[in-house]
Amino acid sequence: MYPTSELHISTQIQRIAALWNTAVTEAYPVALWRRPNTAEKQLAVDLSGKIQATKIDLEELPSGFVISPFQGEPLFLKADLFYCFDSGNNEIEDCLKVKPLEAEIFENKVRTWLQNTPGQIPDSDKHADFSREFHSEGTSMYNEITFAEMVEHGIGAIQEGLMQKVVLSRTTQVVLPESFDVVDAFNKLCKTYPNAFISAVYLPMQKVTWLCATPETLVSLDRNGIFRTMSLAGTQSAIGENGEKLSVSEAKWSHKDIEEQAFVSRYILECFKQIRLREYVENGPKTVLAGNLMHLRTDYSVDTQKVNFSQLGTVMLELLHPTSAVCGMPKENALRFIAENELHQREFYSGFLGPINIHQETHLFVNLRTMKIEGDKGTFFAGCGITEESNPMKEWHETEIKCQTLMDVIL
Ligand SMILES: C=C(O[C@H]1C=CC=C(C(=O)O)[C@@H]1O)C(=O)O
Repeated sequence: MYPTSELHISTQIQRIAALWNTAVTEAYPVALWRRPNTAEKQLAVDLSGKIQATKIDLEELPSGFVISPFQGEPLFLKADLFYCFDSGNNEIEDCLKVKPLEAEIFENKVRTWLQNTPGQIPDSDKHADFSREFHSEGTSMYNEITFAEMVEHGIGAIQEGLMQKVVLSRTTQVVLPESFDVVDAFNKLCKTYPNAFISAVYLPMQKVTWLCATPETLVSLDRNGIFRTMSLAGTQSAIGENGEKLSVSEAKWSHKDIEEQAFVSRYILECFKQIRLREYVENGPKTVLAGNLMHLRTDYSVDTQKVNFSQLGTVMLELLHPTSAVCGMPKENALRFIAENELHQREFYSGFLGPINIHQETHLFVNLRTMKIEGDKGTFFAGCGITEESNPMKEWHETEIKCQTLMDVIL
């Protein structure tokens, strides 16, 4: 038996699970997310059953959620139904339902789902001891050797002058435990990583879910018209040799890390230059914590009202993606190198995703620390920035700890 307050939380969590699972069962696209350093969980359902390929025009699009592949057209999930939950997982009542009649029909299905589902236990108590077991079971088309060879090839291309930086990635696959549950995993990630963007998106056409806990904002535009982006790169573990949590002041950045992040900053400044934007605020680089890792980050902001540029978000999104935090410099050569050398398709990894025009705000993030769920298969994606000074085995290790950001919490 659980104390009353835990039962209450459990019931509220079940409400989110009921909404999510009803949408999935009915083959509706659904997105569930929680923004960095906020408590509110939000959920949107597209009742058309289809998720449209759309050019992103932030001025034109209705409320919804976008998920874009690394290469190719973004998909837009229209928020026909939209739900919000506060820090105690209580539903906030005044949320928009674009289609009230259909909402009622959907609610009936949610009630049926709840009636047919046996009571759940609070999420934190579930599958407590899976983590170690599943690390060793990861399978991949890459191993240390093949990944290190790809990195060496990248370093060679940099030395020949083809590029200055390229971001190379890999996948690793696990068989998920039978008890694996997306909403439960989402809730655990929310608890563990308060300063990350956590999301789960179900795409019924492909029957896949993408789950992420990303530290990187691509474009955000708040209701006061403040545009924000960031340059994030350089990685080190936030766990010390004896397993202790390190503080940001203990970070020691190498010349390679500093240069790697500077490439991303330079790329963002080039984008501002292309549109002749000079009135931006730059803050950093500083060390930031991202779960089990630390990165170097520089923040950029622009007051779009002051510079009289209301389309800045749309224009910058077009220019920024893919930044050199996930692609490289120069962009075209890095893109070609990635296409010719990576053994997997990146799909939505290193693309972008997030809410658009919800409560008059847009918050798009780079899809990192991410996992694709397809049936009982979970595929983790992770990459690392390669420069002339890269050490192939260190880069392999970096992708390992990036995959653990999700694995350690949800498996
Ligand atoms: C490409 C990834 O991370 C990027 C963001 C932060 C640090 C990075 C790095 O140190 O290589 C990457 O540029 C990833 O997590 O898969």
